[in-house]
Amino acid sequence: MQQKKIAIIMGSQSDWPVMRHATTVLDEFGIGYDTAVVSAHRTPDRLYEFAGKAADHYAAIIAGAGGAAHLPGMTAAMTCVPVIAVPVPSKALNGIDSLLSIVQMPRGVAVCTQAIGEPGAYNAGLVAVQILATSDPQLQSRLNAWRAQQTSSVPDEVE
Ligand SMILES: Nc1c(C(=O)O)ncn1[C@@H]1O[C@H](COP(=O)(O)O)[C@@H](O)[C@H]1O
Repeated sequence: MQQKKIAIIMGSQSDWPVMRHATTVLDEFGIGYDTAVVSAHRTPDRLYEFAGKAADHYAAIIAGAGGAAHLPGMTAAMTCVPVIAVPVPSKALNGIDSLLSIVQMPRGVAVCTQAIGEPGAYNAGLVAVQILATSDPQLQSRLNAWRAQQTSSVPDEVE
């Protein structure tokens, strides 16, 4: 069976400079992904269509949005594919609004929320690889090697 891909969706094209960091680890591990602008607010029909078919194509959905960031939660409400959320920094409140509007989900609808901005987008890609690795022993051993390399690259002395 062909491995499912990862979806990277975002509320606006303006989120891409942050959200592109989600592709770093995916590219490193050769994981396929699709990107799309999908907004719960501006394109609700597009979200409805995307979420309805998501389980056929994707192992995880990385969803980034800023401000009143309802996209990740609404996506999670409409599909059982795991949603990894990235709070995109906003102009007015630096992404605190994005974070708070994503993270406080009601019990029963889960979103896996990452840190605000680039580090969160990067880690969202990493979580997606970890999800795929649970059912792919080869990917899991590559991931373990990657983590060992990261560990060994941390100096134990301050220069
Ligand atoms: N939070 C949402 C949603 C949503 O949650 O559906 N749709 C767009 N947006 C956000 O609005 C911000 C400003 O968008 P524009 O730059 O297009 O005005 C973006 O960060 C986007 O994620």
